[in-house]
Amino acid sequence: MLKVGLTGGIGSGKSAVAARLAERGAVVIDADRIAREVVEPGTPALSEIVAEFGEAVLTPEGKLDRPRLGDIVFADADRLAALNAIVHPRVGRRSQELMAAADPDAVVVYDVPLLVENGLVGMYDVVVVVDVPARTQVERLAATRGMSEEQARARIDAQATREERRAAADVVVNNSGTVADLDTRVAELWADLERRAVRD
Ligand SMILES: CC(C)(COP(=O)(O)OP(=O)(O)OC[C@H]1O[C@@H](n2cnc3c(N)ncnc32)[C@H](O)[C@@H]1O)[C@@H](O)C(=O)NCCC(=O)NCCS
Ligand SMILES: Nc1ncnc2c1ncn2[C@@H]1O[C@H](COP(=O)(O)OP(=O)(O)OP(=O)(O)O)[C@@H](O)[C@H]1O
Repeated sequence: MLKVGLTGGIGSGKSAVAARLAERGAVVIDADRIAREVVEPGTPALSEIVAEFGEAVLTPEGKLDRPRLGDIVFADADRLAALNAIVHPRVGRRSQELMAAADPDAVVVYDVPLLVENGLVGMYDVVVVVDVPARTQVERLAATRGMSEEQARARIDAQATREERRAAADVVVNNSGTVADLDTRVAELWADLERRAVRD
C-alpha cells in the first residue's frame, strides 16, 4: 500500500485532485466527509457540540447548522480549538479504520485539509500539496460557494500558510491554471505515484 496524504488550503482544489485520482484507481478517504458523518444527528459528537456551543448551532430539524457554527469558530481561535477537540480524534480514528480496511496493493489517498496543522506528515509515504495563491482561493470560494471575501479570509487565516504547506510537500501540484491544466498535472501525479508504489 502506498499511503498518500493530499492536502491544500480551503478551495485550493484538493477534492478536484482526489476525484481525478479516484478515476484512475486510487482509494480515496475524505476527511471532510468523515467530519460530517461523525456529527450526524444522534452521535455523541453532536451532543458534545451542543453542550459546548448551545442549541443555537442546531437547525429546526436537529442537524448541525454548519454555516452558523462556521461563522462562530472561524472568528475565534479558542472556539475553533474547542470544536477541533471534539471532532478531530473521531475523524482520526475513523480514517485509520478505513485505511486499515483498504486493499493492501492500493494507492490510498487521504484527502485532508489539516494535514500540516495536525502534525500528520510523518504518517504518509508521500505528501502531496495542492497549491494556489490566496487570491485564487478567495476568488474560487466566492464563485463556487458564494463566500464573501471576509468569510474566505477567516478560513484561510485559520489554516497553515502556503509556505508551511509547501515546506511539508514531497510533491506540489500547481492548480493556478484551468481545469484542463489540472487534468494534465494529475496525469503526471498519477504516473509519479504509480512509480513510487512499485518501488515501495
Ligand atoms: C465549522 C464547520 C461546521 C463548517 O462547515 P462547512 O460545511 O461550512 O465546511 P466544511 O466542513 O465543508 O469544510 C470546508 C473547508 O473548511 C476548512 N476547515 C474546516 N474545518 C476547519 C478547521 N477546523 N480548521 C481550519 N479549516 C477548516 C477546510 O479547508 C475544509 O475543507 C466544519 O468545517 C467543521 O465541523 N469543522 C471542524 C472539523 C474539521 O476540522 N474538519 C476538517 C477536516 S478533519
Ligand atoms: N483549476 C481550476 N479552475 C477553476 N476552478 C477550479 C479549479 N480547480 C478547482 N476548481 C473549483 O474550485 C472549487 C474548489 O475546489 P475543491 O472543492 O476541489 O477544493 P478543496 O481544496 O477540496 O476545498 P475545501 O478545502 O473547501 O474542501 C470547486 O468548485 C472546484 O470545481
